[in-house]
Amino acid sequence: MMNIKQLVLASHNAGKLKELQAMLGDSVQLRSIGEWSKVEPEETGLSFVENAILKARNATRISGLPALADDSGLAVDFLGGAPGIYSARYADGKGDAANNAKLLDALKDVPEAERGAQFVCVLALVRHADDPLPILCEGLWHGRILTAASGEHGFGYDPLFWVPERDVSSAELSPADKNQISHRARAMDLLRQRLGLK
Ligand SMILES: O=c1nc[nH]c2c1ncn2[C@H]1C[C@H](O)[C@@H](COP(=O)(O)OP(=O)(O)OP(=O)(O)O)O1
Ligand SMILES: [Mg+2]
Repeated sequence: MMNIKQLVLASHNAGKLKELQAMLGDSVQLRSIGEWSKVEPEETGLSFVENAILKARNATRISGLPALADDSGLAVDFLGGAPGIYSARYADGKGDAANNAKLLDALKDVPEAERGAQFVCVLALVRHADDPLPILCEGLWHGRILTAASGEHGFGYDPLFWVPERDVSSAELSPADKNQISHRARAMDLLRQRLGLK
């Protein structure tokens, strides 16, 4: 089993860093790739897995540390799984507020029963840039897209994602609560098992 004390997180998203560090606890220190470089690699893959591996390889190459990447997004049933791997770029890089506005518009007049969606998270861990056997863990979180934003916590699409098991939006969950049940929590649970951390 790998004994990992420090990992570089191949992400420029502060929300992910906070959530993943909280899930890992004190045993593993996560350092953002932003400490080494502000340049984000182009996410040219066609799947969450490909993009996660691509980001992890880039980060380990730059930092010399083993790297963890998170590629995640929102797959909306009515939109055939879009925005999916393009979730961060849905409104052409204009940010979370523009992404959320575009999604609400795309689902205008769509009835509640047809507003199902899943958050997807793929975590990839590579030990060095040419690692031939990345560790891959996936988590899904089923919910529904609300008709208006609600809640202040979290990031990204959280204000639009209704969580059936709690009857609130994911931005209305406390950070600790979200970290128990989210797509990212499920993927991290599997990763901790794989690393022998639990
Ligand atoms: O728990 C979440 N709650 C709300 N929204 C979320 C969540 N998890 C992913 N998302 C959204 C944000 C972004 O629109 C896309 C991820 O895109 P993704 O490329 O993986 O991340 P990113 O560009 O923000 O940072 P980076 O690539 O540097 O890790 O899905
Ligand atoms: Mg990204």
